[in-house]
Amino acid sequence: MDLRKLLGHLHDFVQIPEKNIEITSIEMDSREVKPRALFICVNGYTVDGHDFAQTAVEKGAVAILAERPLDVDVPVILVKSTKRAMAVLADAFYGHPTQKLRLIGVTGTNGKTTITHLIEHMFKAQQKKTGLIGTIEIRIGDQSYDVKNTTPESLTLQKTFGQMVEEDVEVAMMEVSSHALDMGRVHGCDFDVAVFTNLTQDHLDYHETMDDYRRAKGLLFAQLGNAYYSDKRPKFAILNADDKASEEYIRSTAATVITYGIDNESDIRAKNIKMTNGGTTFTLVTPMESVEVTMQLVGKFSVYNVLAATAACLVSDMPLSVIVEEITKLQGVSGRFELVNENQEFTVIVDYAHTPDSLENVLQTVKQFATNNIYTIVGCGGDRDRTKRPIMANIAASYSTEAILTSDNPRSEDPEAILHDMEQGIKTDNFVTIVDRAEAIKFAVSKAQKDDVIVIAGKGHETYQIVGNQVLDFDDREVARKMIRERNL
Ligand SMILES: CC(=O)N[C@H]1[C@@H](OP(=O)(O)OP(=O)(O)OC[C@H]2O[C@@H](n3ccc(=O)[nH]c3=O)[C@H](O)[C@@H]2O)O[C@H](CO)[C@@H](O)[C@@H]1O[C@H](C)C(=O)N[C@@H](C)C(=O)N[C@H](CCC(=O)O)C(=O)O
Ligand SMILES: Nc1ncnc2c1ncn2[C@@H]1O[C@H](COP(=O)(O)OP(=O)(O)OP(=O)(O)O)[C@@H](O)[C@H]1O
Ligand SMILES: N[C@H](CCC[C@H](N)C(=O)O)C(=O)O
Ligand SMILES: [Mg+2]
Repeated sequence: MDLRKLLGHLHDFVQIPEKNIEITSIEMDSREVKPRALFICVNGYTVDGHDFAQTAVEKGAVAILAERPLDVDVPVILVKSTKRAMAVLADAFYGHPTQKLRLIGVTGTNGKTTITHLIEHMFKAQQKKTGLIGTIEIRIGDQSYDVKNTTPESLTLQKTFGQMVEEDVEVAMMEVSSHALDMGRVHGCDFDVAVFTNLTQDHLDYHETMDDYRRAKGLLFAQLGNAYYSDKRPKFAILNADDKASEEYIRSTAATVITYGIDNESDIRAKNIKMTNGGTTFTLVTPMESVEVTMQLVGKFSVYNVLAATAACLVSDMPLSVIVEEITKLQGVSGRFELVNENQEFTVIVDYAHTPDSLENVLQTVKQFATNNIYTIVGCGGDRDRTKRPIMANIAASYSTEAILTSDNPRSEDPEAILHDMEQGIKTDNFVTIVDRAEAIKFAVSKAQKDDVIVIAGKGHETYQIVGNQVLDFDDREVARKMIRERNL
């Protein structure tokens, strides 16, 4: 591609090179640079990409996009923000892929992975080719790819959308993290539908205040229907009427607003929610009609997730009757309220609750059906929001017979210090601290009696434990199975 033509997409006061420079790829990592690449220098959190410009040139980069002048033998194009420019250039380089498929973005503190998977299920059931980007994986049709971030940076993102378009994906759903919105990773994405789940405490290490965090999530709705995107397809903002932040997002979006909720008036609403042995039933009230719904998923939070997914499908022209039929078939998502079954007499639930609100939701749900003791194994991530530690520990102890505090990806922090932070939140003595997560699981399994429930929270689908710089194999489900089998011997 002609670099001069590509730079034209920046609509910026950019110095365009005098002669054509043919580029065949764009890279932000010098280690990935191939001949004829455009190398983009990004000043990161650990290193500054500008320091790798010379290496990139040695590996064949024919031009550099940077924020400051550099002494290299290829043209250096200067922009104010390379991250912002990268999003625009990536979108153009891969042929504006998000304008060629239906794109549904989901943001909010909890429920993003679950909702994107529920929507994927609905469209797949209609024989539509789908694409999915999120915490667990990237999936194109049935092919899955590993991910490093919930929302990848713009280059990977647009490349992935490009591949989706090539593979005839019709509908793509993606999780949009607040980090991604704040860092402009999704700046080049033309969303058709944006869904808001909820806003509760998390990531205060990054966003510093809840106001900042709320504003970052709001960028998705402000971006929706923005004139930057050329197509005239109708845009929809799907907002949770029971979450106060929605009031702000309603004001900031140019899209059509559809609300969903349980407690407050909303377009799509669930009434008469009842937990049953096999799941949940409720009346789904829509502006068109009301229908009785039966599903296998449990908990009020699951009803919210199903309402959000239903709204996203309805505005994508899926008939309500089809949606309701599929809700009945919905299975849980990997590591979300996932049961570990080795024919033991007690229940073991592995769940990805790693925020105060999600932990409380899960334990409230467990409390509704538990007839005996509840043991909750929980930890808090290192190098992450410290203020949630005592709160989560307190929630675990409040809802459980005994809370077992343990490690969850301590990363660069001292695991004992994280656990000490957690302990400060508990005013009772119904807890133990066991640093080693496998030992913590073993402890709960050895204690559990008939009809007890063990909740193993925080890691869900994760198959690792990050200690220092090491990524060690660890899967709560595998470990729980092993401990149950050993106990049975
Ligand atoms: C704080 C943060 O978001 N960091 C992201 C950032 O890493 P970084 O700023 O440390 O990058 P860096 O290592 O300093 O490198 C700077 C630049 O130099 C380049 N470089 C580096 C080395 C080299 O030899 N050559 C070279 O060119 C790099 O490619 C990069 O362009 O850019 C990386 C590449 O895109 C991301 O993977 C990384 O996410 C890290 C892993 C992370 O943990 N991010 C979290 C906070 C995050 O984004 N989380 C949200 C989800 C949260 C949730 O849903 O709960 C997410 O969307 O994943
Ligand atoms: N609507 C919801 N409200 C509150 N808690 C929820 C909701 N949906 C799921 N949860 C809880 O949050 C946990 C994480 O759910 P999920 O993975 O869908 O969220 P996420 O937003 O994708 O999280 P992440 O930010 O880590 O990607 C679940 O295991 C469950 O405990
Ligand atoms: N996306 C979240 C996941 C947290 C999962 C938990 N297991 C932890 O490591 O804290 C984060 O990176 O903050
Ligand atoms: Mg997720």
